[in-house]
Amino acid sequence: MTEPNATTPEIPVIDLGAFLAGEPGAAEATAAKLRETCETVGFMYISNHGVPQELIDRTFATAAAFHAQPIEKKMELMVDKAMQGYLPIRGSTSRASAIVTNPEPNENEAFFIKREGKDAEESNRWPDLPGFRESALAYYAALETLAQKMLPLYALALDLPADYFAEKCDAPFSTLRLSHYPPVKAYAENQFGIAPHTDSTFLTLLAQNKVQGLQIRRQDGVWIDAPVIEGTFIVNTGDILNRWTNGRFLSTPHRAFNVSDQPRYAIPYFFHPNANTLVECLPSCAIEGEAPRFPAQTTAEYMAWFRGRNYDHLRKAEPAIAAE
Ligand SMILES: O=C(O)CCC(=O)C(=O)O
Ligand SMILES: [Fe+2]
Repeated sequence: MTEPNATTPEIPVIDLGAFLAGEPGAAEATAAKLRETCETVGFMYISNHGVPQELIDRTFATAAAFHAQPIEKKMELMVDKAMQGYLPIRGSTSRASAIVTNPEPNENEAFFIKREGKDAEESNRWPDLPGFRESALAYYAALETLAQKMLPLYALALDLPADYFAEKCDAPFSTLRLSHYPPVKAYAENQFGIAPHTDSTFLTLLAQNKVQGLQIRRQDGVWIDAPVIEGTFIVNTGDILNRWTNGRFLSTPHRAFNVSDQPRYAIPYFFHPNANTLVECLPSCAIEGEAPRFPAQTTAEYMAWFRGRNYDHLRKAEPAIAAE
């Protein structure tokens, strides 16, 4: 990949240790770094996040165990209308974020898990694998907690009271995706492990992968590698926060490949506000004399649009989809 230049910052690493420990002044100092990153890069690494490595490793193993099943078993759990379940390889095309005109279907297969229990949209579908459900839900819960702990940083970064997002995101409409990218020696034109896209989220938490393959598009249009930094998560702002902030916090396009000789797994956690939370231009992001850039919509309304754009063909049996 092209070397980064001095005009755009690289992907910064933000240490959450002091903030999570509640050290005085740490929230404000960390929020200032986060603001800078969200306004210029849209991606960051977080270290000292408090999620045990053992839980992360177990979730990667869970993803591998799911995808190692025979295809017939996986097809029994074909995604439902709430986008829960199995999405086969080349079953998706990233259409929602018009970045490439005609991407080929994505060279990955995925299993989607959503909110369980109260406030769930539909019941999750589970494979018949010992420990799978417990393991996936433990990871889902840990990342929900981490995302919620980070919310005051976003609020402070936007000059809002620290608890501004808390009750808007206390029953988050989030998704865990367990993806498998088989190795592809030579990708054809417009073919990707996952085509360039932005995430629909408030924020996405991506555990570090053993097999590198993620790239992000800098503001100057140059694609750069997001190198593996062990022990960190990659965090990116998605479209919902981009809309909420009237475009101020970037939702940066990214894509992934697997040119290694081994399977690549990714376990992104897509954090959304509550289904009924109204996402409308934040007071601190309005531009005087100008209408908000995006219509006010609830998370559920926005997601219905997003899914229709990316996944509708599933119901119509056309070829092709996206990320959450
Ligand atoms: O595989 C990766 O590293 C990133 C995956 C991704 O961007 C997504 O699933 O939305
Ligand atoms: Fe993504």
